[in-house]
Amino acid sequence: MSALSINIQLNTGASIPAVGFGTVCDEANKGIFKEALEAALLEGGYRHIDTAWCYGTEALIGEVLQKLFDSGKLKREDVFVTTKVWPSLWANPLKSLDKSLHDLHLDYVDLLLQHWPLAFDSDENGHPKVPKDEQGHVKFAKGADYLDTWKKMIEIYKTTDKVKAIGISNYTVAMMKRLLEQTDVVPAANQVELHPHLPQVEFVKFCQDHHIIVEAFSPLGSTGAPNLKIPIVVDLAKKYGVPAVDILVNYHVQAGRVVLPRSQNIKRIKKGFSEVKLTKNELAQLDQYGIEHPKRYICQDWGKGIGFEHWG
Ligand SMILES: NC(=O)C1=CN([C@@H]2O[C@H](COP(=O)(O)OP(=O)(O)OC[C@H]3O[C@@H](n4cnc5c(N)ncnc54)[C@H](O)[C@@H]3O)[C@@H](O)[C@H]2O)C=CC1
Ligand SMILES: O=C1O[C@H](CO)[C@@H](O)[C@@H]1O
Repeated sequence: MSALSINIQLNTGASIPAVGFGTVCDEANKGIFKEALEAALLEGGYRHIDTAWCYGTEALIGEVLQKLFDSGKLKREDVFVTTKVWPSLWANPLKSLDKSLHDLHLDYVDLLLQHWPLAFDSDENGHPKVPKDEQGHVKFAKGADYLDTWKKMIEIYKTTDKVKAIGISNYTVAMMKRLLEQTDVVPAANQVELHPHLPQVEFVKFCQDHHIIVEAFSPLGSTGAPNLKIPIVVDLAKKYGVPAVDILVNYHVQAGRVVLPRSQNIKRIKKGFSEVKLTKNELAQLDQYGIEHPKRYICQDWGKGIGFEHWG
């Protein structure tokens, strides 16, 4: 069986495919992005796209979706689409969402995430994406609270048909506690960096206890896929006779989490990922590896010194 056909239930009752297509794309690969996405949807078996206003790929995704909808090869309800509100548009998530919907050629998304629990001091159109002062330090919006964005997202969720679910990304446990105390919608998901170098065991347990689905970004360790070389991953791949990437994917889906690998390599995309029934003991060994060898790959400078106690 393919890991791409596994689904998980969100706290809204909706179903989310456990493997999503990551859509960060280097400028150098933008030329093949549409072909890669089309292959993912038509031949790779992907039914979930993870994107964001800030990735600069939404217009390309929109072109592919429109083409596949028009040709009858794909129906809107067959694909789960997530987008995100970047901190430069923290004050106006509706504007961010409307721009994303326009570019994606959609009238709703399945999941809207607050990309970071941060507010940047940018203009009303969200530019620059990461404002900096003369010393190169990120400029934060004075007096802003990241929960202001979440509250506005709740309003969108309750009063429009533009989002089926709302969630968060890069929130710590402390930030989630604050959100749960002060607002009345439990996020459907929290998307964070998670892999056998960064298992975040207590974070995962908190989300599970509160019915918040954990979505794992950078599962391969981001650019260059360094996690494919983790010794226990290599050993398990040999044991099950599968590529190491299948172990990194199944580390999440077998534990009830969503995983978001990125590739623009059409051969790899078409291959998909096999389902590997890792045992509880093997999942625990993969966690233990990260407890002993912690490593975070996405260390943006805006996280330092502002409460990201989970950052290495
Ligand atoms: N919410 C957030 O703040 C973030 C969300 N994300 C989401 O997660 C997705 C995935 O994370 P990424 O950091 O993009 O990286 P990733 O961990 O998926 O790794 C991508 C790298 O692995 C390589 N790769 C893919 N399959 C391979 C294979 N079978 N063999 C060898 N190399 C392979 C790719 O060429 C690329 O260099 C993003 O595209 C995005 O959708 C990523 C970062 C932050
Ligand atoms: O989602 C995201 O992707 C970029 C690059 O990895 C990162 O800044 C952001 O959180």
